[in-house]
Amino acid sequence: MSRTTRKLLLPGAIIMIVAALVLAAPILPLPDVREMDVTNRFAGPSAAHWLGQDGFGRDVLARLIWGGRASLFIAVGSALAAAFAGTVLGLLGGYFRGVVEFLTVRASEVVLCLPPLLLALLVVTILGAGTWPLILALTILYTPNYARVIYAATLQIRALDFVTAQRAMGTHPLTILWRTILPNVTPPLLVQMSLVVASAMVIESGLSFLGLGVVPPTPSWGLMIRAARGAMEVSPLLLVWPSLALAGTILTFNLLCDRLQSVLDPRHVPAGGALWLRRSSRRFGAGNAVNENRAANSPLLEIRDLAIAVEAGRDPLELVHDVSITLKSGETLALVGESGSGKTLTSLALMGLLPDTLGVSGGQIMYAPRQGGAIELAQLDEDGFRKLRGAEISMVFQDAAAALNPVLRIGEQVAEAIRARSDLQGVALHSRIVELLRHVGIPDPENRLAAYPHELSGGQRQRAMIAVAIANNPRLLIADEPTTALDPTIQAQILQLFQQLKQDTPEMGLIFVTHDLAVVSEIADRVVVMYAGEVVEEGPVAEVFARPRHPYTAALVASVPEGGAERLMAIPGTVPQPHAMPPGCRFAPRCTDMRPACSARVPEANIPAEDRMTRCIRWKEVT
Ligand SMILES: Nc1ncnc2c1ncn2[C@@H]1O[C@H](COP(=O)(O)OP(=O)(O)OP(=O)(O)O)[C@@H](O)[C@H]1O
Repeated sequence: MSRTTRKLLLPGAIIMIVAALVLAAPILPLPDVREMDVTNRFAGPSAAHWLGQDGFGRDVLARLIWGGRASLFIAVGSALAAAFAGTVLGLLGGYFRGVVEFLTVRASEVVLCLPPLLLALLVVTILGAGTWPLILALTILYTPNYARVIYAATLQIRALDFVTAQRAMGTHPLTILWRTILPNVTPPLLVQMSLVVASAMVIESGLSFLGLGVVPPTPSWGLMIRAARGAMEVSPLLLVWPSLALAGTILTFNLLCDRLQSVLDPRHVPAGGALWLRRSSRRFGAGNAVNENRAANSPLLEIRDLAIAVEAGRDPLELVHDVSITLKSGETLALVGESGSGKTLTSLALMGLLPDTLGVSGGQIMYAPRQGGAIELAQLDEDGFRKLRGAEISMVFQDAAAALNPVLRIGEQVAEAIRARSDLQGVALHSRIVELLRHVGIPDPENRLAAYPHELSGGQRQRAMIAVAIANNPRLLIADEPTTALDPTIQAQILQLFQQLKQDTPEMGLIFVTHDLAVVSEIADRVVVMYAGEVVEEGPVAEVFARPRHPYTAALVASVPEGGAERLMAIPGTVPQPHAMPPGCRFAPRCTDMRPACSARVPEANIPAEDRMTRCIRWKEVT
C-alpha cells in the first residue's frame, strides 16, 4: 500500500464506522428513540444509557445514532445529487460555450442571487418540512456551486493540447467530456463535495433547529442541539454529544475528500518519488531506408490560395495569406520557417482545429479521401471533420506531455483512439493496443500500457502519442514539431520511427512541421518555406537546400551550424507582426540585398524550375 493510500486509512475508517453505525441503527440493540422515561430526565451516563438521557428521559446514544442517519442521509444525498446536476451543467457549459453555457451555467447562477438559508426556507415552506423537501432544497442550493467550479475547470482543460489531440482523433464530444475532461475535473469536484457535505450538514442542522427540517420525534443532530440548548445549565453534556458528532463528521469528511483528491489524481507524485530516475529509453532499431514511394502518386492534398484570418470586426486580419501546397500520397513534405510564420495555423486548418477566434477566410483545401472523390476541407463543418479525424487525417503534437491525457493510462488512450473508429473489444482490442505500442517502439508494451504519461520518458511519451495518431491508419499524418521538445538522441530515434512508419505505410502522406533544417533534410521529400504567413519558396529538399531561390531560404540554410563553418549567419530582425506587415515583399526589411523594387510591389510566385516556386523578384541572383 502506497504512502498516499495509507493516508486514507484514518479518515476512511472513521467515516466507515459512522456509516456502519447509522446504517445498522435498526438492527443495533438500541432503546427506542421515542421511549420516554420522565423520572430520569437529564440523567447522566449509566450502564443502560452510555451517554445519558435527555429532557424526556430518552436514550442520548440511540438518538445520536438515529439522528446521524437523518443528518448524513440529507447531507450526503443532497451533495451527491447537486454534484451530478452541477457537473453535467458545468461540463456542457464549459465545453460547448455559447448558448449552451447560457442555458446551463448562467441559468443555474440565478439561484445564487438568493440568500442560501432563505432559498432553503422557501422550498421547505412550499413543500412542507421533511427529509425529501430538505434534500431537494439543498440540491437546488448547491448545484450552481458545482456548476461554476466544473465550468471553470472545463474551460481550462478544453484549451489543453490533449483535448485538441482527442478532437484530432475524431472522438465524439460527449466521449471527450466523459473520458477526457471529467477525470481531469475530479479533483476540484471532490474538494467541492467535501465543502458541500459539511455545509449541507450545517444547513440541515440549522433548519432542523428552526423546526423546518427533520420533523420531530425523528431525531437529527440539529434537533438535538436545539433541544439541548434550552437545558444547557442542567445538562451541558446534552449539547456536547451532537455538537461533537457534527463537527467530527464534518472535519473527517473534509480530510477524506482532501486525501482522496491526491490519491485519485494520478499526476500526484509522492514527495521523494524521483520519477526521472525510472525513465528508460531504448534505441529503436529501424534502418535508415529511404521511402521508395516518394512523389510517385496522385495528389492527396491540394491547398490553393489559403488565407486564415482573425475573425474580429469587419476587417479581418490575415495571419496566413495565399498559401498553396500540394502533397502527393506517400510523400513527406516539411513546413519550415521561423516562429510565427504560420506553419501551425496552416496545419491546424487541415484538421479543422483552428482556435475559435480564427477561421479560413479564403482559398480551397481539397483532400482525396480513401473511398475516392474529393472533400473541400475549407468548407467542411465540425461533423464532417469529426468523420475524417483519426481515420483519414491525424496529428502528432509537439509536446506529448501536454497532448496526452494525464489521468488516463497509455493503453486506455490508444484504446480510445481505436474505439473512436472501430468496434474492437476485449482481447482483440488489447492485442491491437499492444501491437501498436510495439510498432512505435515502446519496450515491454504489455506492461507499459498500464503506465500514466508521467511515468514514461519524453521519448516514450512521443512514441505513445504517435501510436494514438496512427491507431486508425490515417492517410495523412501531420506532425507539428514532434521532435522539438526532445533531446538530440531521442530526436534521432523519433525521426527513425517516422522513417519506419513511412516505409510501413508507403501510401501515407506526411506533413512535418519543424524549425530544424537538419531534420528536413533527413526526413522530407519536399520542403515548403514559410515566412510571415506566406509560402516564400517550395521544391524538392535536395534542390532547395543546394540552390535556394529565395534570400530567406538562403539565410535559413546559412544559419545552420556545420562542422567546418567559421561562423554562423544570423538573420537580422524578427518576423513582422500580422498587423504591421511591410509593403511589397514581407522579407524585404530583413533582406541583406533588398532593392527599392522589393518594397514597391508584392512579389508574384515565380517558377525557377519544374516543381519549384519562389516569391522573390530577384530569384535569378540568389545563391
Ligand atoms: N489564436 C490566435 N490569435 C491571434 N493570432 C494568432 C493565434 N494563433 C497564432 N496567431 C498568430 O498567427 C501567426 C502564425 O502563427 P503560427 O502559430 O502558425 O506560427 P508558427 O510558424 O507555427 O510558429 P511556431 O513555430 O512558434 O509554432 C503568428 O503571428 C501568431 O502570433
